[in-house]
Amino acid sequence: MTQTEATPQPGPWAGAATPVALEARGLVKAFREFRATNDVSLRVDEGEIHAIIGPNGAGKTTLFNLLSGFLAPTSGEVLLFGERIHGLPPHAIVRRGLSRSFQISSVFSSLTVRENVLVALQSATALPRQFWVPLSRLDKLRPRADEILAAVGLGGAPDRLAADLSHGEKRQLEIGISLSQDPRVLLLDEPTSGMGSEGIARVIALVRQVARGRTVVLVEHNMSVVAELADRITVLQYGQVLASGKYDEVRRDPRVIEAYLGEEAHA
Ligand SMILES: Nc1ncnc2c1ncn2[C@@H]1O[C@H](COP(=O)(O)OP(=O)(O)OP(=O)(O)O)[C@@H](O)[C@H]1O
Repeated sequence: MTQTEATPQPGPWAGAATPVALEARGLVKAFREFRATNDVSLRVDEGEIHAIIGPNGAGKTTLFNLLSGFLAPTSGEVLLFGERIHGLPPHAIVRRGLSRSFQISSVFSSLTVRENVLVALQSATALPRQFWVPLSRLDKLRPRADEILAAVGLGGAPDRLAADLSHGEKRQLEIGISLSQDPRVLLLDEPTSGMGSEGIARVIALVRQVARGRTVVLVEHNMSVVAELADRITVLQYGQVLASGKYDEVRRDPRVIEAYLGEEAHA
């Protein structure tokens, strides 16, 4: 059966008061004998900020790749607002409203800050064969690009070369690039990685701002960032969900304390 056939069965969370934005059901991703995710189920409600945490190698990146179409699951399902999206290519998933920023930079260094957003806006609206158009023809998208740059705190730097941005500014630009798709669901892969406390505070404020009116899922190692931002968290370990719920509930879960949070949870 193809994924377009038959309406997905209601999940165990059907009837919940808040609509479910993103749902994973029994996701398995096997690399030969090894299961990087092993029966992962996850529910992200519309409008929530949901953090995925777990030790190195727990399967967080693999899960993000499955949710965003960069990997096809060995088995299991991914639903975006109730529609199956697993098996679709990433660009088709973007068009359905889920966009992702990467841990590794997706910024074009040789373009200016504004040009980076213009290219992203163009690719969000054009047919694939129209992707490579002269930058001069993107002028009509400029007001929207400048709005996005203002939203991510780069309104004062549209003409700077992306190569000259600081690490933190590049992360801001990446979030801006993801916003150019105007996603209903935004996946952020370690948005604070490699940042000092000032950069982290800026990203926390930025994530809060971009989360208004949309759903955000982030992979994050920094537990104080998770505590500040996340409505709910899912803890992965060895490719499986160890716990899921509100931050305060999960941090008190003895299995989580033992597996991951350690002494921090006793603080
Ligand atoms: N393409 C692949 N082929 C084989 N094994 C893989 C592949 N991708 C990931 N793995 C393995 O799957 C497991 C989960 O990896 P993954 O990168 O998803 O973990 P993670 O939680 O994101 O880790 P980190 O916090 O270090 O980024 C790891 O043991 C990894 O080595």
